[in-house]
This record gives sequence, C-alpha cells and structure tokens, in this order.
Amino acid sequence: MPGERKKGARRASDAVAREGDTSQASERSKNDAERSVNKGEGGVGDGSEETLPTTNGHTEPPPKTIKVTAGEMNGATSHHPAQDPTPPMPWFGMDIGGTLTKLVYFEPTDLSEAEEESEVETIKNIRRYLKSNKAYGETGHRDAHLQMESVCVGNRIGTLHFIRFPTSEMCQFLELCKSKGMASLASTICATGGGAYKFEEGFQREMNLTLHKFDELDSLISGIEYIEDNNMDSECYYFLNPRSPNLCQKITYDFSNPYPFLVVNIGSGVSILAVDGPDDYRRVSGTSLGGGTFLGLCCLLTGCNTFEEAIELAANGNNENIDKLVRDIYGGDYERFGLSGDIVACSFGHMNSAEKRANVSREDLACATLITITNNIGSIARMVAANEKIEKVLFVGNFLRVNPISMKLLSHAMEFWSEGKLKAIFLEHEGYFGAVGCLLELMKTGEQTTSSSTTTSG
Ligand SMILES: Nc1ncnc2c1ncn2[C@@H]1O[C@H](COP(=O)(O)OP(=O)(O)O)[C@@H](O)[C@H]1O
Ligand SMILES: CC(C)(COP(=O)(O)O)[C@@H](O)C(=O)NCCC(=O)O
Repeated sequence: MPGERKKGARRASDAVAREGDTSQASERSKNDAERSVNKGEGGVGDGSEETLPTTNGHTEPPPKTIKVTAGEMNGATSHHPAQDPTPPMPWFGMDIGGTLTKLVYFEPTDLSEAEEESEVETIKNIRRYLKSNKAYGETGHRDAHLQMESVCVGNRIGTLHFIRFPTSEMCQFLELCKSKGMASLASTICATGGGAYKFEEGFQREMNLTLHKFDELDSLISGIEYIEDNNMDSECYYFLNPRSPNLCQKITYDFSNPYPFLVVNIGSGVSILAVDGPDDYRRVSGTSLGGGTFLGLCCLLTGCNTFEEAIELAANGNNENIDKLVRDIYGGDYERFGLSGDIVACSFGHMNSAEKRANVSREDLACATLITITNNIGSIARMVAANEKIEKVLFVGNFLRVNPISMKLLSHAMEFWSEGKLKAIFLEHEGYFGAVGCLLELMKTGEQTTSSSTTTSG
C-alpha cells in the first residue's frame, strides 16, 4: 500500500538469531577480552548511590515492559563474526540540546557467560550505577517509566534506559563520567544536537574522547521510526474530546500507515519537518518561540525556577485575567467570521492596564505564557500542514513533558481550525528520539567509529 511502512521491517532487518548462536557469543567475548586487555580498567563507581526523589516530587509509574522475543524477530539472518560491527561497550546515544541533554543507554541482556566474565569492571560498574539509580547528582534523572526491554539494536538484544540532565550542567556530567572511569575506556561517544559541536573540545580535553557527531534532525527522524516500530502498541496517541475535562480520553493511535506526516519538534526552539517516506524528509519551517521561550518568560514573570514549577503554576492559573478574548473586544462572538467570543484575540492584551496588572497572579501569568506559546506553535503547524497538504501532525520534544495543557490545546486547535482534517499525534518518548537515532548510528557504524576522526553525517 503506498505510504505504508511495514511493521517490524526495521527490526527484522537488524535482527540476528540469538538462540544457540554460540559462535557469535564466543567471538564477542574474545573481542571484549581483547578490549579489556587493551584498555585496562579505570576508576570505578560502587553503584551504591541512593535513589533521590524527582524534582517535582511525583512518583514515577512502574517501568513499562515492552517484550520482543527472539522468535518474534522474523527475518533473522545468519551472523558472520568477522564482520561483527558491534562497537565496544558501553553503548550510549547522546543528544545535547539547547536546554536538556538526553542520554540513551543500551544495556545488552544477551551477554554470554564468557562475555560476562571478560567484561571489564568499569563497564560493569557503569551499568550497575545507571541501573540502580533514578537520580544522578543534583540534576540528572532516569525516566524509568519509559524504559524499553528486550529490544533489538544493531544485532544485540537489551534494555533501553532514558536519562536526562540540563545541558548547563555539562561540566559536572564530564566530572561524573571521569569519576566512573569513562575516560579510560576509549569507547565511542556518538552525539547529536548543537552541543555535540559546542562541547566537542570539552569532551576531548576532559575525557580524551572524540565525539562522533550526527545531524540532530536525521537522528530525530530515525529515532521516531525506530521507537514507533518497537513500541507500536502504545507509542503514539491522541486525545479524544480534548476540551472536555469529563470526556477527554487518551487513545492509542495506529501509526502503521504513517507517510506523509509532519513532525513539530518543540525543544528550546521549534523545528518543523515534512516526512514523505523512510529517510525522506525536509525541514520546512521553524520558530524561535519554543519551549525555551515559555520557560524563560515564565521564570522572568513569575520568579519560578524550574519547568515543573512553571507547569504547576500554569495548571492553577486563568489566562483570561491576562489575555484579551474576542468577547472582551466584541462583547460576544465575531459572528461574521465564526470567531467565538471565548477565543484569545490578543495574548497578554489586558496587561497594558495598570488596574488589570495589579490583579494578576503568578499562576495567571504562567498560564497565559503557556497558552501564548502553545497557540503560536499550533498556528504555525497548521499553516505548514495546509501548505504541505499533510494531515498527520506529530508533536514531540520535551516541552510536552508533564504538559497535558499544551497537548490538549494543540489537539483542539489542530482539529477545530482544520474542520476535523488535521490530527495532532503525540509520542510517549517525547524528547528522546534524537538520542535514540544517535545510538542506532553508533550500533550501525561500530568499530569504524572508534578511530579518532570525527564523522559528521546529514
Ligand atoms: N526538567 C526540565 N528542565 C528544563 N526544561 C524542561 C524540563 N522538562 C521539560 N522542559 C521543556 O523542554 C524544553 C527542552 O526540550 P528538548 O526537547 O529537550 O529541547 P533541547 O534539545 O533544545 O534541549 C525546555 O525548553 C522546556 O520547555
Ligand atoms: C536551532 C534548533 C534546530 C536547535 O534545536 P533545539 O536545541 O532547540 O531542539 C532549533 O532551536 C530551531 O529550529 N529553532 C528555530 C529557528 C527558526 O527556524 O526560527
């Protein structure tokens, strides 16, 4: 069928039969043993760090288990050890964004006994440290509820762990990596996002590591396609009746016939991509009024310090004390052009009045800021979708993290203004796709990327 992506096609082509593949396991353990001899063992963490509460105080839901058995991976191919492209462990994909750094760690669960025995202590300790904690230092977090188990990456089976920390803490992150012995491993670090360029020198200087850089939008698209393929029953969703507190429902969206679709990546800024087919996309638009603008303005206007605090304030505010609605101007609807009196006519329009300003709360200011930024992104997305004649609009990026207000607003705006033609679709792994795409590149390119030269694709 035109535009249809075969479910599991990517997984099948990547997969290698695992069961009873002893020649592969022994070849891998030989390679690892050689690496451990070559690289020596660095300083180690003891993995005993305490789990700290998350900053917003919310309890994380239990890890979601997404199982894929080796038998389910149809299309398995026979393995040729001599061509095994698997890079040395540990396996990370990193997306160093304008606000947050996203780290995806792939933990192999198919290690042979020999492999486990030959594994260097440093790698074991890094794995233990990452798995036994949900918080790292003051500001690093593992999103345990997003964890994906028994997935196939490259030719290995394992668990994907999702970790984030503020990019402004990069120096502390490098220190932590050093203290865990990463510098002695000489492993490959694949990175994407603007920070892959900005911090390249720091990685070299502090850790003696050469970053292998990949384009952030290439990584984003391949990450979306991979995660959707491997979490097809629950990755994509939309909201039914987004405006009704009682009737609103989150519903799984069947994305098996995806093309063409639009991706609106709401990070610090916003990039909009039209995806016409596998590996076939264009960046068609963008705006500098994004998630970073919301957070920056909110901190300025309310004195809040974190994204979670800003969202919490917004959830308890009323934008009508700040924004001028159509009814504030018309006394009711603007009937001729079907504009309901409830629609925002002018964001922050009341704030030229000293009297109104005296009566607004921090909550109202946060709420109006969130709505202003969200509506603007929604308008641009709608215009781009109409221009490109695309009906499915995927909204991703960490701006949507713990942010149902924006998701529901976008859902309503897409549907209402397009008279039901456009669909706003959301993804569970929101801001992690670039890092996943980067990990896929690492596992693809393997040994070739362990040289000291820098590779830039895209
Ligand atoms: N814990 C957080 N700290 C800072 N910003 C956050 C946090 N969680 C969500 N956000 C929002 O996500 C945006 C960053 O999204 P992200 O997709 O990671 O973009 P980038 O790659 O530019 O860092 C921020 O501007 C903010 O609006
Ligand atoms: C420059 C960026 C690609 C960086 O990505 P980010 O870290 O914001 O996710 C993005 O911020 C962007 O597309 N900004 C909008 C630029 C514009 O089209 O006006």
